Amino acid sequence: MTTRIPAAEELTAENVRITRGRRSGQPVMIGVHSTRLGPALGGCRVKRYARWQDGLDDVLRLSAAMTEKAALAGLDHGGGKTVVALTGAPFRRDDLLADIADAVEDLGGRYVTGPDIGTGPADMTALRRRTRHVLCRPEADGGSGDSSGPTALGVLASIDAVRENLWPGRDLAGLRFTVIGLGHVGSLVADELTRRGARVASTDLDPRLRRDGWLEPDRALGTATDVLVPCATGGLLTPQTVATLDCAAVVGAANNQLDHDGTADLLHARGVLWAPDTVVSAGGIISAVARERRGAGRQEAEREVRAIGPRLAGILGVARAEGITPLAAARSRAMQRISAESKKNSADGRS
Ligand SMILES: NC(=O)c1ccc[n+]([C@@H]2O[C@H](COP(=O)([O-])OP(=O)(O)OC[C@H]3O[C@@H](n4cnc5c(N)ncnc54)[C@H](O)[C@@H]3O)[C@@H](O)[C@H]2O)c1
Repeated sequence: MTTRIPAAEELTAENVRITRGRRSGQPVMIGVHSTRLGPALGGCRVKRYARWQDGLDDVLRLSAAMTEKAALAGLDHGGGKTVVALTGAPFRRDDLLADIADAVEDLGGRYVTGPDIGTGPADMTALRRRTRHVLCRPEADGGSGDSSGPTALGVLASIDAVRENLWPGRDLAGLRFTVIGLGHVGSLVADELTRRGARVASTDLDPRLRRDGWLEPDRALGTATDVLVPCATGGLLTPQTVATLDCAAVVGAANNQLDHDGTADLLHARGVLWAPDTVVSAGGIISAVARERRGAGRQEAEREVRAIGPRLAGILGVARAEGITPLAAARSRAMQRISAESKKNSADGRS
């Protein structure tokens, strides 16, 4: 089945800035994909690429995905991303962080950053010395702290929605799960699934994370299971890997799981229910926005994260009723919200 999916590229970036850090000499790229619902949110990635243009591709792709994620999560925010495509030249970390902070501050609040691959809580504290447009303050300072707990909570709420969709009325006991990636999020999800009586197998590239139910990384995808839970890196689902899957559903935290939108059609054709990662993995950002931008308490933030479950159930319901893929249903919902709010804002004279 081929469904018409509005392409992510239709939501073109509003602004992309590339500056060479005046202290570090490193290229700092910030993409503000959309501010139609509010300031753009998106983490700061620092890594080496084969070519700096590959870093720019990441800025465009990941900032567009953040627009979708924020819109679907009901946040009054758009999507953005910072990527520093490290050159081989030496630099001081403090200098790089000052350069990133200046680039974020220059955008005057249109973009709010946070941690991503290659940056962590200590880096966010350093950025905060020069700009206030940074999420994920430590809990000790009244912030939302480490995002992996709320992200795992959102994945578990999503798993419940998928369980109810595929096996109504059943609990998790006896269902088989394969968790791929036992890092911050995956280990929490695997522990909770085990606690709730599920049969959990897992894998990681890091053999030190070996635990009961261990699968070797190259065997995990093709091993028979009920639900595959990707919590490692993106790009796991390709035409080649989809052909080897032996599961009823895929629900996980990993960002950008599909190599390409068309892979959602292949999953659908194979009868595998794929829960869009833009919906499933939003717990961290929902919690950070609730606590740090709106001053909500922990319980209120957790309630908002748990709402990912009913939201995903709604999207899966629309997909089933309309005979379209969950990706198509999620993307049209995001675009509808963005265009409805934009119209409202222009009618109110706000943009
Ligand atoms: N941490 C969050 O709050 C958050 C929020 C939204 C999305 N995500 C996404 O969820 C995923 C997991 O995040 P995390 O914070 O747990 O990351 P992490 O770095 O703590 O853990 C990832 C784990 O995956 C393993 N891994 C990498 N490639 C693998 C492979 N091919 N096969 C098996 N294992 C592999 C790594 O060894 C590591 O242990 C990432 O894709 C991340 O972008 C995380």
